[in-house]
Amino acid sequence: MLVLGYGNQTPHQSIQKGYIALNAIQRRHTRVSSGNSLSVSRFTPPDDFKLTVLTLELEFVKKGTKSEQIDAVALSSQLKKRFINQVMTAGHRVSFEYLGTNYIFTVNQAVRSEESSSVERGMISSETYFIFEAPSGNGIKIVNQRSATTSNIFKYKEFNLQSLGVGGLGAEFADIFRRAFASRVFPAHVTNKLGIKHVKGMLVYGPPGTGKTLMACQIGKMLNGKDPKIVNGPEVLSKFVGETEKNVRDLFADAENDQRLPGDESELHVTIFDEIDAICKSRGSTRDGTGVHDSIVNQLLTKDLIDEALLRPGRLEVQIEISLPDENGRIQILQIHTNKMKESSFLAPDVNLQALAARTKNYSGAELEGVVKSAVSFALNGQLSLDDLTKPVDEESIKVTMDDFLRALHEIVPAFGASTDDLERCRLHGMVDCGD
Ligand SMILES: Nc1ncnc2c1ncn2[C@@H]1O[C@H](COP(=O)(O)OP(=O)(O)OP(=O)(O)O)[C@@H](O)[C@H]1O
Repeated sequence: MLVLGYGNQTPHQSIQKGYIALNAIQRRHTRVSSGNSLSVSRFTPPDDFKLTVLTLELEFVKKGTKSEQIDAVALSSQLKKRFINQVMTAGHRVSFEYLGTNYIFTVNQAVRSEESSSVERGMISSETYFIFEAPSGNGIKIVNQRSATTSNIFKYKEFNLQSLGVGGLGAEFADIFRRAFASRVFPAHVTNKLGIKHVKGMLVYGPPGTGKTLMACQIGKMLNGKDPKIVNGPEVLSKFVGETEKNVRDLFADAENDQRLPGDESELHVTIFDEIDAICKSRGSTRDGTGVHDSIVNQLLTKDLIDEALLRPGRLEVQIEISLPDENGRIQILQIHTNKMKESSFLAPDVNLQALAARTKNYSGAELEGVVKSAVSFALNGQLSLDDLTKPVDEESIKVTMDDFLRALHEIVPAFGASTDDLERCRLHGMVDCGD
């Protein structure tokens, strides 16, 4: 039997020579019982045996109603001190004490480097990054996880899309984050060991007015680094031969200079191309000149319009589709665009955003914004007298009502598909049962 770095290596006075003491968790993990005979050999760690990332799931030893908040930074440093040079394997369970409470951690992931063997096993070193997980409902809340692992890619710890004015795109953002930014959360020495190359280009596509540009700009603003460059595709187009390519190359010149001088330490450069289909339909337009630290977020209706060569790894390798918002998304978008009038009491209490969301199937974010604007125009118009436009307006009495919104729904209709309203009209007498 091979015992991999279990427990404390100093012999305890009550353990006789030739005996090994294992606690209950260790016995369970090694599948031995008290009194079993074991043969033990010394384990010499091979080169490159240090763990890069160790993901641990935490639980209380005594399960109950207790709840604790655990600071990931503080726990990482304590576990590092306590278990430095210890070998951890996926599935390994270890008990430990932290601030007077007994916990067990289970190793969910033990990552060395990309080249290492498929066995998830390695030694904790001073450079190992700990990621803590706690299943919901087990009473353990992990805080400060980001500080324990990040290289401060985002300006703020919390990232709430809705408070940035983007509604209904939480799932898409989670996808974008996982595929383009998660690797950047770790410091360069960790990603180098994992053999990861950061994603440099991303294509965001989908129907018009769904918030592609809005989300790209908001993400760009939240990232630490240079201010994002926002470029409109047609703006860089030139009728002169070679001039469009030069315009695109010029956009990346700063990023390339940075990559040449500070290298991996250079700041993140973000370039957002709006309406990129204008310049990428033909081969070769942006083929070269993309610096390592560039992120390109582009958007267009369908990715079929784009030159296939640009969708290969290293170019616009991540492609995210943004579709029309679902009902929950529509509620969020309507909330965003009515927030100000609600705060200043211009929104009548009878306005039911949930009901409006249910009636606006197939509306894009931009169209929902249009509905709000149209409702406001009905409300304001009600206050004006066309006979005398100089008559003072009573600010207090301005109220945007549900009726204004319902009128707006007739004025703003979705470009794609039909709204629920139209469908309702088609089934005036309800569903007709036509049998199986
Ligand atoms: N998901 C959303 N949440 C909040 N507002 C939205 C959303 N989608 C669109 N809007 C509103 O519509 C405006 C236009 O949307 P935006 O330009 O981001 O859409 P797009 O998908 O980039 O469209 P296009 O493909 O036509 O360029 C935004 O500035 C915003 O006011």
